[in-house]
Amino acid sequence: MKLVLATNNKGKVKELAEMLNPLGLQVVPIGEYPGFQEVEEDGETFADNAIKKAVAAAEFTGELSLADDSGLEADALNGAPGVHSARFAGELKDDAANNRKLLKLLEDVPDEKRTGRFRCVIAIAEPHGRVHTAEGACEGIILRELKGEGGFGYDPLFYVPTYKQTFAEIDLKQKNSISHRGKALRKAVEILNRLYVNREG
Ligand SMILES: O=P(O)(O)OP(=O)(O)OP(=O)(O)OC[C@H]1O[C@@H](n2cnc3c(O)ncnc32)[C@H](O)[C@@H]1O
Ligand SMILES: [Mg+2]
Repeated sequence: MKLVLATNNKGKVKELAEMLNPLGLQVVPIGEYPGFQEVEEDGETFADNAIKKAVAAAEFTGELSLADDSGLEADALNGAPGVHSARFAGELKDDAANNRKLLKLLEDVPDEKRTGRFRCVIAIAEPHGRVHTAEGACEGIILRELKGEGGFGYDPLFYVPTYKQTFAEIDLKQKNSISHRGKALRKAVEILNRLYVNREG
């Protein structure tokens, strides 16, 4: 059975594939379907956007489709960038510019107030229209400078106290074991397993 990953973010594809490949599904990124128009992410919540992306991909491909909508919430910024994380510094979705903007806005915020979390909602859309969602969050601290070379997006600024490292310093497997995406995805895998059982039974 095919599972289309409705995301154009290569960092997400890597993390999702690492956890989904062992399921024995044929995991195919939406990039392999020419002509798919990216949907406008105008939802008020991560769930709204994740559902919109998964449903659009399932309608376009006719296959079971999985989308991820995620972002970083800084407590000192009342939860910003939140659902606007990808385009925080402009339409170009520039990770470096987003990180610079975040650092600038948090410039005068003392260490103890630099708390925040990554959130992720995964939506799974079945071709005939049923949609399932799963969510996850991961608490951390937003640093004053970039640290680490791995990961993507805001990872070099996101410090996890229990690991004493940023998301850009830990490897992909470790990140999946504690991240917002890993947590949401483990719940999503349970949903996928249930769908399988229903199909085969
Ligand atoms: O919509 P798709 O095509 O999936 O790709 P995207 O990059 O636009 O993804 P989102 O709309 O969900 O925006 C999420 C943004 O939040 C950030 N983000 C989400 N998860 C992250 C993670 O694990 N590490 C670092 N940054 C992350 C990253 O900058 C993303 O661009
Ligand atoms: Mg997006």
